[in-house]
Amino acid sequence: MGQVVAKLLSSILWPSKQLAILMLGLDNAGKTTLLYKLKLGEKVITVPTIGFNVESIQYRNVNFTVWDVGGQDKIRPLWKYYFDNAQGLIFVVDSNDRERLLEARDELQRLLAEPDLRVAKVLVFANKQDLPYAANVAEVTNKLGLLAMREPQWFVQGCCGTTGEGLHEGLEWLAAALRDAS
Ligand SMILES: Nc1nc2c(ncn2[C@@H]2O[C@H](COP(=O)(O)OP(=O)(O)OP(=O)(O)O)[C@@H](O)[C@H]2O)c(=O)[nH]1
Ligand SMILES: [Mg+2]
Repeated sequence: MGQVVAKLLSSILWPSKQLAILMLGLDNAGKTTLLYKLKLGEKVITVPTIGFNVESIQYRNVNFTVWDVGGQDKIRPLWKYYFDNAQGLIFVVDSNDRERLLEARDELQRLLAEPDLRVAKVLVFANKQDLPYAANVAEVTNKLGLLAMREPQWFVQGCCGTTGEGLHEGLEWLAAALRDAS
């Protein structure tokens, strides 16, 4: 009973903030894995996304609506149809796929130059940190060309989509950064 009252009071005093988040990145980066690990707390078996998945994820008093759009090169031209209303961008990188870090950089830089994508904050998930040859956060930051970038504000979080490690830290940053921006 006490818990129910506390929950009710907290939802009245601190209503959930709604944030629309677009999640992009190259194919095989781990976007869908991350989305369902956050949503269900489970590792799901994924197939390459043709189109998109969308889920609402409650984290503390923030409700994230996360759009996960397929990243295969042939369908990347469709990303632009998801730009509208996105407040934040999550860009997922397969840190173990060193050969494609430059391709990831080009896609990210292209996205950030898009006038229709008006995201205030960018969270980069340096995913697959469990793999032995994964580039670490410093290396991913450097390879993506972020050090020279001032706007929008960015943050790179190392993570593992299959265990969930690092995911909440990333959301924490995004929620705080977007709260400060509004
Ligand atoms: N070892 C390891 N594998 C991961 C991790 N995250 C995702 N994977 C695997 O990477 C593969 C691709 O994951 P997806 O989530 O389907 O990738 P995606 O970014 O959604 O790919 P598209 O839908 O094609 O854009 C799957 O086999 C996942 O199990 C991770 O942190 N570590
Ligand atoms: Mg996918």
